Amino acid sequence: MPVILGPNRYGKAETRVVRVVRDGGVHHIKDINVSSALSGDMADVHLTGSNEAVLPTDTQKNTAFAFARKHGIGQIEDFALLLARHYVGSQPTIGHARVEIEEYGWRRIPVSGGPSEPRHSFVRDGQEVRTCVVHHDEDGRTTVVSGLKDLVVLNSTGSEFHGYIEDEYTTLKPTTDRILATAVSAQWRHSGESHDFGASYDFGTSYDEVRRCLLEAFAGTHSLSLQQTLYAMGRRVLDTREEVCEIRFAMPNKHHFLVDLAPFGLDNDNEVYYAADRPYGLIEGAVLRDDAPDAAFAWE
Ligand SMILES: O=c1[nH]c(=O)c2[nH]c(=O)[nH]c2[nH]1
Repeated sequence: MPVILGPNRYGKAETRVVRVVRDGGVHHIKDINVSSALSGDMADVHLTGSNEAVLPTDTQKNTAFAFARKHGIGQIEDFALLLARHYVGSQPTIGHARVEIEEYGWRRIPVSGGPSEPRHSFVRDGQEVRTCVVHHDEDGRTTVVSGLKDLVVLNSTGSEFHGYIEDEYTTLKPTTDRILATAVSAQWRHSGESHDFGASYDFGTSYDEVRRCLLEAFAGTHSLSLQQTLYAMGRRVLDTREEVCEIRFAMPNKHHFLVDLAPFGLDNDNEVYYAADRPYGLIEGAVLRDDAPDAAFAWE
C-alpha cells in the first residue's frame, strides 16, 4: 500500500524564559512560555533520516533565551514575530514558523510601612485558591482551619543559599544572589472554640490579613533559605493575628537557573533565567504558639 508523508512540523515546546530588568533598585520581570514549531522542506528528515534541513529544537530553545537577552521582551506578539521572522529568514529549509507565547502576569507585593514602591517582590496574578476544613462533632467540639494554595510569589533578589553540606554528590554552587520563587500552600488553625465561631467571627478579614502577613513577610525577609523564609512567614502571622495558633506550610522551591549565554557571545548578569518546573525542592513546616490548644481532629 503506497504511503506518503502528511503534514508535519517540529519544534521546542514550553521554553520557560524569565527576564529580570534592573532599573536601579527597582526590578521588572517578564515571565513567558515560548513554543516554536517549524515546517518546510522536511521530507528527507522523515524519509531518509538526513538531518540537513533540521534546525535542532535545542537551538530553538537557546534562541529564545539569547533573544531575551539581546532584544529584551516587550509585547509577546513582538517577541513572537522576532523569533518567527528569524527562523524563516535565516534558514532556507524553513518555510513556516509558528511561535506561541504565554505570558504570566506578576504584580508587585505592596508592603505597608515599607518603601512606597516595593522593588523586587512579586505575586503572580490570579492563581490562588482559598480553602477551609471544618470539623464539628456531637460533643460540640469544633475546629476551623483556613488556608490558601497556589499563591505564587517571587523575589528577584534578596535571596542567598550557601553553607550547606557538600558531599561527593553535591554539584550545587553556593550563591549570594538568586531568584527565590514558590507557590505557597498554607493552612492555619483558628484557636477559638465552638462558641467563638458565631456570626460575628470575621473569617473574611482574618483571611485577608493572614494573606497580607504572608506576602509582607515573604517580601520583607532577606532569605538565607526557603526554610528561613517559611519560618518568618509563619512567625509574622502568629505575631500579628491572635486568632491563629498554628500555621502549616508546603512550599515548592521553584528553581530559576541562570542561562549560560557565553556560547552566543552574550553575558548574563542575573538577567535571563530558565524557570524549571521539576524536580523541585519541597519545603514543609509548621509554626505554632507554644501554648496552642490541642489540635484535636483539626488536621485530619
Ligand atoms: O532554600 C533552599 N533550601 C534548600 O534546602 C535547598 N536545597 C537546594 O538544593 N536548594 C535549596 N534552597
